[in-house]
Amino acid sequence: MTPTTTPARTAPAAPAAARATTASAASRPGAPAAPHPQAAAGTTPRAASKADPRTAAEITGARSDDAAELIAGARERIDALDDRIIGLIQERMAVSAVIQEARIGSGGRRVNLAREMEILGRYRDALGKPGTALSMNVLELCRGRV
Ligand SMILES: O=C(O)C(=O)C[C@]1(C(=O)O)C=C[C@@H](O)C=C1
Repeated sequence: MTPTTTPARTAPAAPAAARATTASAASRPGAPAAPHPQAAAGTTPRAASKADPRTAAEITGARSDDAAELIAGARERIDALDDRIIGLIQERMAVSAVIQEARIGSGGRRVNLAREMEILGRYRDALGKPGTALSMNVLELCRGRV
């Protein structure tokens, strides 16, 4: 770990906003899943839409229309969840930048290892070993590489 006096990072422009295609009712938390329009194409064997010529089976890897429909709906929910996760990480980056700027502005260091150990422990307790790796990536996003 190398202490540095470089300014705290600021959050980049929101990439999640760039793919804000999930404003449908089905993307709201708790809303029923809407099947992907192509994956839910019933018995149509090919070219479910002009935009994407793949069949529902090709899109989802399913071998039945029922499975394709379920997978398509679940994927919509996952996309909505990922959008929220990305948004929360960006929010966290902005809050972290405020902390780091205050500390650096007061003459302190960008990094606070004791606090990082607390955070690693929280993620590890909640998610196990992969949680530790996740927390390290989150921290790198928030304070840069040390
Ligand atoms: O809590 C702090 O003191 C912060 O600076 C925030 C934060 C974080 O993103 O959680 C970032 C850098 C520090 O090394 C520790 C934690």
